[in-house]
Order: sequence, then structure tokens, then C-alpha cells
Amino acid sequence: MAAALVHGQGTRVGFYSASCPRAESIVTLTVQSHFRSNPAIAPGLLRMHFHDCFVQGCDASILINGPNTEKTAPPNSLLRGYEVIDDAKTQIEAICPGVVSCADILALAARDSVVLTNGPTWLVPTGRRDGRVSQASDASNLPGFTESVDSQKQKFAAFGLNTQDLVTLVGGHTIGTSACQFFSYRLYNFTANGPDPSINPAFVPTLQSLCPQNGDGSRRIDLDTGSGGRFDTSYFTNLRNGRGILESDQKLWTDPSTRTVIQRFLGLVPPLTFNVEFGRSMVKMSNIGVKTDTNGEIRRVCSAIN
Ligand code: HEM
Ligand SMILES: [Ca+2]
Ligand SMILES: [Ca+2]
Repeated sequence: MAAALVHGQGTRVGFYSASCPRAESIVTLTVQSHFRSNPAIAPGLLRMHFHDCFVQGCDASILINGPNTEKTAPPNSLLRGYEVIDDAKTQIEAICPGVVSCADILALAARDSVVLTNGPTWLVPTGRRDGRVSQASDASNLPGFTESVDSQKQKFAAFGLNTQDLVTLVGGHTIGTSACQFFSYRLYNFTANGPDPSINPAFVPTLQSLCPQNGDGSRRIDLDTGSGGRFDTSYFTNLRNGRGILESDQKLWTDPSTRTVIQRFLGLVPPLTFNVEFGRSMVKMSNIGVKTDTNGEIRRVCSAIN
């Protein structure tokens, strides 16, 4: 295997090229077909992959059904797209039984989701095996929407992801939505004087009308106002303009260390290209704690340990 194809921890691009050559294209076609009927699965699958990788590594532990499994933990309660992974797995098992892991299907589906929303593509190293542990209590690794920048940095650094990776990956919020319940506290009585002062005052009435006080907390709005369906740098422009939705997102602009990375995505010298960096940081994230060789298993059904 050429050195250029080898990425840390034993995964490599084209792991299934001999054992199941159609695996990657089946995932792509399956994500495409679900996306056509429901575009919300694209952000759903990107987020699901992140939540998988941060708990027990990228090992499909998020997909296990049952009492007290990861998917029952509060930070995972609104994840969407499980049916897409199940659909791809069923098709792949029919042609190459016992070969392709659910963890790889999810990593590939996250990449395909970004492509479908006009984002970059990248090669996904494969060869992950599926984990045999899924516990709700492990979900505390995941960052919360009020998390300080220092604490966000710590949670990412614990997996070898630096400050630039943090800003880049949270840039995944360029697509998808948030439920009002995760940020409406910023709009009313956040301080004695009213809303969170880090929100652009001109934007407050818009947010208040989208998420009325004591309204439906499950109502959803774009994390990247005006561009929730498109993978682009508009999310960073919004942060610069005090139009971040989550408190944790807006703090990335408040803190000088993360603000610099945002400014570079917006053209400050030396500039960074979001699309290029996103693929790079995703490959790093996708290699967190991967199980290869004799660790883990190839699940028969993604929602259950063999
Ligand atoms: C500090 C880190 C992060 C925090 C606190 C955070 C928090 C959140 C919250 C609260 C939501 C709204 C969930 C909902 O209402 O369903 C959300 C959505 C989302 N997050 Fe994050 N997130 C973080 C990092 C990331 C990363 C690293 C990625 C991917 C690389 C990501 C991708 C997404 C996507 C795509 C959505 C939209 C989901 C959908 O529309 O179904 N997030 N995030
Ligand atoms: Ca996992
Ligand atoms: Ca966008």
C-alpha cells in the first residue's frame, strides 16, 4: 500500500476496493436518494458521525438500540438519519455479507452529506470496525451549547484536535438547524437588561419571532441564518456579525484564539480555505479511536451488537 494512502491508526483509503468494491457507491446512492425526499438527513448524518467519534471513537456505538445506550442520552436525542445507515447496510450485506462496518458506512455517509449540500469532497480512509459498547453515561464527552471556548478546546484536544480543527469542524453548523430549546434562553432575560449582549441587537427581534418566549421548544431554525442548506463560509460571516445561534458558536468569535481562525476563513492573511480545511479536519476526526484488525466486529445489523 502506497504510503500516501495510509492514514493513522490503520484505516486506509480504498479498504474495501477488493472485498466489496461497490460499498462506497452504495452508500453514496443511498444518501442521495434519502436526501432527495428529505434534505434534513444531510446535516443529521454529519452530526451523527461527530457524536459517534467523540464517544468510544468512530465505531458506530451511536447506532446501538436499547435501554441506556448512547442514543438515549440527552445530547443525542434529536439525531436524525439512522434509517439511511440501516438502508445502506442492508443493501451492502446483500452483496458482501460481514465485510463492511457500520462505522465506515457512517463516516462515508457524513462525507456524502457534505457533498450533497455543495460542500467539498475528500477521500475517507476506511477499515474501522464496530464497537461492542454503547452507554448513555459516556455521552458527557460531547460539548454542550453553553460550553466556554476553553472547555470546547479541551474536549477537542482530548482527541488530538487543535484550535483550528475545532473552529473548522464546528463550521459544520453551516448546514442544518437547531431546536429553539437550545438557544431561546439567550433571547429573554439572559441578563437583567434583556437578551444576550453578544447577539447583534438588530437580529434579536428576528430570533424572538422565530422562537417566541414560552413557545414550542422543538421548533427548528437554521444554525447559519440565510444559508442553512448550503455548505459555505456564510456561517463564519454570521458569527462575525453577531448572528450566531448557539451561545457556544458565538463565543468562537468572542475569544481571540478562535476568532483568528474565523477571520482567516473570511480572508484575513494568511487565509485558510474552509473547504480544504474541513476535509482535512474531518479525516482527523474520523480516525478518533478507530478499532481495526482484531478489535471490535463487523455488525450484521447496525442497531445491534452481534
Ligand atoms: C462545541 C461543539 C459543538 C456544540 C456545542 C454543538 C451543538 C449543537 C447543537 C445544540 C445543535 C442543535 C441540535 C438540534 O437541535 O437538533 C447542533 C446541530 C448540529 N451540529 Fe453541532 N455542535 C458542536 C460541534 C459540531 C461538529 C464538530 C459538527 C460536525 C462536524 C457539528 C454538526 C452539527 C450539525 C450538522 C447540526 C445540525 C443537525 C440537524 O440539522 O439535524 N456540530 N450542534
Ligand atoms: Ca462511537
Ligand atoms: Ca451555509
